[in-house]
Amino acid sequence: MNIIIFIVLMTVTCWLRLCLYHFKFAGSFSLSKRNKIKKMLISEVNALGFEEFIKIFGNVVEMCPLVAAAVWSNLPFQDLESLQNSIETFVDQLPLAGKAGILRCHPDLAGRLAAADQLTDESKLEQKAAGLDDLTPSEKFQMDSLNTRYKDKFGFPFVICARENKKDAILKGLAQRLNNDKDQEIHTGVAEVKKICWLRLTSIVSTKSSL
Ligand SMILES: NC(=O)N[C@H]1NC(=O)NC1=O
Repeated sequence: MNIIIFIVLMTVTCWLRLCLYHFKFAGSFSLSKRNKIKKMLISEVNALGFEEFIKIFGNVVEMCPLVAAAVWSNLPFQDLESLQNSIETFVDQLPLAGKAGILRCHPDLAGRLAAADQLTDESKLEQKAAGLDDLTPSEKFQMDSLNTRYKDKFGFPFVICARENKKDAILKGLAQRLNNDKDQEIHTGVAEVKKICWLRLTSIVSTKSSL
């Protein structure tokens, strides 16, 4: 009897130890993996050649590498804010048709590209962060019909910074912004593009570094 109790106790202890080992090291492994993606310093950004710069920053404005190509000529930057300002100045100087073009380069939220797993890595992460990969059938229907009405009215897709919103806020914003006029929507959409851009930049470059 004692032996049975001993065996049961040993089994439970071993099992508990295995669990603890797993949680301790699995946790630190994923953390160290995350830490390995070290953010760049602004001095490293400033040392980039044109092609490398485009490879790294070509999608900070979704599918618009031209924006990165334009601001590369403003190197060196004092800090990350200066790089963002340079991008914003370039975008602000575009005519309305250019701004609408930038909006047009954005994928629909929870749209066809998402369903076909053809989003850019950045957009995929952002849409997932907002819970857009997990819509109920009724939310999906609402999103599809509002997106279609929006595009029919304005001629470009609805753009919002998904990382700053959850799916309910996005659906609400989409319904509200349908009431705006086209110029207002270009203005609001571009303001959202700048927020998306800033978050993408901060995931690449350390905000603490300055020259
Ligand atoms: N349509 C739209 O807003 N798309 C974008 N928003 C965002 O945060 N990432 C995107 O790709």
